[in-house]
Amino acid sequence: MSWKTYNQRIVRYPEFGFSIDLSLMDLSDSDYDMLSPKIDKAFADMAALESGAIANPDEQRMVGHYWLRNPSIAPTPEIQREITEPLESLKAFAEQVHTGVVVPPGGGTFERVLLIGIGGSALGPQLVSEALGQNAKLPLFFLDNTDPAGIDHTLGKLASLGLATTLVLVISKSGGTPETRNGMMETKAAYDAAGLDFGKHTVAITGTGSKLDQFADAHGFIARFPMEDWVGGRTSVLSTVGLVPAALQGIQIDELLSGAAAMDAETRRADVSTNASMQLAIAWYCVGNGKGEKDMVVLPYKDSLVLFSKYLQQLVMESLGKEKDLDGNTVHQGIAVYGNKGSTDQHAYIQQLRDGLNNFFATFIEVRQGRSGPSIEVEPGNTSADFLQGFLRGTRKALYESGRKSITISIPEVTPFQLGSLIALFERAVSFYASLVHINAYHQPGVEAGKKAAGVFLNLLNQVRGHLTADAKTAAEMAYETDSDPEDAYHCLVHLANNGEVQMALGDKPEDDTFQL
Ligand SMILES: O=P(O)(O)OC[C@H]1O[C@](O)(CO)[C@@H](O)[C@@H]1O
Repeated sequence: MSWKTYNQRIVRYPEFGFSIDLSLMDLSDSDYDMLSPKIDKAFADMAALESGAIANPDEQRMVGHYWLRNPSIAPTPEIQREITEPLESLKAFAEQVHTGVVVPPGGGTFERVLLIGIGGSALGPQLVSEALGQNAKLPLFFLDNTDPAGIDHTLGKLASLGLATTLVLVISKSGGTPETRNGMMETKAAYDAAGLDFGKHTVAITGTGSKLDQFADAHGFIARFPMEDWVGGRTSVLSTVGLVPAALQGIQIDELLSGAAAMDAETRRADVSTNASMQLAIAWYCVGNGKGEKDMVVLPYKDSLVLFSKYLQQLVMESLGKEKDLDGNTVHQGIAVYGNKGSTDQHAYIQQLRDGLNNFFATFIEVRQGRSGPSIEVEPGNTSADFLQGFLRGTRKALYESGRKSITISIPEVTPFQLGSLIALFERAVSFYASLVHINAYHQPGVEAGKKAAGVFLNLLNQVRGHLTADAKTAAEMAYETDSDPEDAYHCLVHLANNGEVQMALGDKPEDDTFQL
């Protein structure tokens, strides 16, 4: 660690109190020289993307999340309107809910919000809510899975608080994601059972004409907000997806947008030395040899940012985890992301980071202000904030002393503006890195494989159901009858047994187990 390197490798944006310290990444001038042609191309690619190029060639789509916070740079007046009009109407809608103009049909006012979505249609709102929703006008609840027990738990909580005064937001860009559809159908069933009109409690955020859009129309939803195809799920937090729930919570959404716009402005400049997002992308490239050889451990030292690592996990891994490069070569790119929060994680896995496998680099997020009010001394002379800072600085140093690299990002406090700026910082770093390693960051072909396989399982499950009899059968017999693989048939049978649809008798091995009605 050296004072000179620290001064060399820090990028600061004093106007909003941001800094990023890359001094512990051990980057050399020759790293920057070596990458210079790729860096120039990455700046050019970003400029093209922002001016409306088809930056997602597989899906033949523009990539427009940077326009959301600065509609004036959107490539056409029509796209500008696709940003500004929903923004105005979602603000008006939130205001109407807060002031009792939009109310539940049974009387009273909406007191809370249930958000149903998954992936980018939940993670951004969850991050924003955890970071900024402490004093929300309407608290937010989530269904982000098809786990029946989880659904029951959340709907049970809402039933005791009052389904009649709960506003439901169903969010799905495609409008066809099964987990979200299931959460919506389970929620609708709960409203039906309570004698409540589901549609009159519900808002959809989805692509125009999608299955969800049609369902919302048919069931008379209170409102529908569009999601455009030039916004990807994992970069949708500053679109209607993140802004509707944020506005309903009473979070200052203009500040979120301004923070992102401010970071965009700083990191739009094609000057490596002052571009924090490009510096991040270069650091990721160098530490992982351009192949993602090191995992990214994200450690915000602030409870309210605990979901930032989870949010970044989707942003980085769904964007960068790709089999092919843009020329069709097999590259198996990606950067693994995990983390939780400091100093809590020091008592969990930091032992391994310090002494075990050196297969990662850390990204510390420092929030300079501990709390806004006065602090007590928890021991003579020191406050809790002193300890938090001490643990951050100490861990960073201890890791570096054992050859572990790290980046430290500092913000003054967790405000809508600062959160917006952090989101933009990483979104742009992902775009730059994707260009450096020559991949499409904006599609997700791998996710489709799992979805298809799940569909195959569900088909077989229904076939197996149709072949259940009072006579005991083994998995091999069921496989023969359904023309399927015995292991696949076995897992269907075990699932049905565990959910009370068939009786299972255990044998010595799975092949000896029998199943009967
Ligand atoms: O908003 P949708 O279309 O329901 O998709 C949810 C998530 O599913 C994915 O398409 C694949 O996991 C993500 O990219 C997306 O954020």
